[in-house]
Amino acid sequence: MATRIQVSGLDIHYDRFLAVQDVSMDIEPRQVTALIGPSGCGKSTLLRSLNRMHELVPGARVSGKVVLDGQDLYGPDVDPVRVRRHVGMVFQRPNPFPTMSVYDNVAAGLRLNHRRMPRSEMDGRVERSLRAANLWTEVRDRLHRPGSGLSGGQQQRLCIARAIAVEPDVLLMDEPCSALDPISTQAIEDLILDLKSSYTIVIVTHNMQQAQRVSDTTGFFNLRAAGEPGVLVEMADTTTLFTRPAKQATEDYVSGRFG
Ligand SMILES: Nc1ncnc2c1ncn2[C@@H]1O[C@H](COP(=O)(O)OP(=O)(O)OP(=O)(O)O)[C@@H](O)[C@H]1O
Repeated sequence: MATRIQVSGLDIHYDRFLAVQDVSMDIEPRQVTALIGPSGCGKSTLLRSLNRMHELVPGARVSGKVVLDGQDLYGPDVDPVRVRRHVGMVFQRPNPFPTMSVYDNVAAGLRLNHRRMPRSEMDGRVERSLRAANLWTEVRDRLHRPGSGLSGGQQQRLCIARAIAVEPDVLLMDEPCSALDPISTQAIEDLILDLKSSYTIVIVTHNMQQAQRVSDTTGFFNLRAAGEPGVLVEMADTTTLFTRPAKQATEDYVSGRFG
């Protein structure tokens, strides 16, 4: 089930360094939301705060609120491991577990969450996830060979299959195509458009054409000034943000005048 995310007054620190300041934004279900902006403005940091992944960095901390369908992710009784089951993540470089087979890569999260799942059900879930990731026909005859033997684009779709196997509500993607060739990029973009009917998708991308191809809404982030924190400058539906932005800084960035 796709979920609405409401971010309010979010500050993110790495030790004393304030990386992201006072971000408030609503992320709608069954839509793709793109986060764009120059290097270092905090897009990945913000993305990782949406499933508490940034907590894996010592000294990283958040204040403010991230609410998923009414539940504050940073509430006192919230288990970050459970959060990460509901909010899956796909990274810049495809990172299948290198020694595991294609099948086991997809089954890994399921095994953690459902220790006693019967084999036939596991087979069904693995197949469904691979089909949903548009990978099944390419790997059905090599399910028990290492995932690391697939091409880069196939590995990235395998990582997406692994992320969706545990049936998350939200998929976070951090520059998922930046290590891929144009054909594999297109396959991932097509997949994102297929998946958005079932998930809330947030994608960080440096590629402004990609943001325009895949996203419904775009948020433009920028540094408040050199050496200062990243802030959300403007968020709007993607067509508006790219053609009639409200802020001059957005206009300058999307027209290629800086960044
Ligand atoms: N693990 C970390 N420890 C300390 N500072 C960090 C860490 N990760 C990121 N930062 C700092 O936080 C700021 C935001 O970084 P972040 O990677 O979120 O930006 P970004 O917009 O995603 O950049 P890029 O587009 O280059 O990936 C930067 O100043 C960066 O140096």
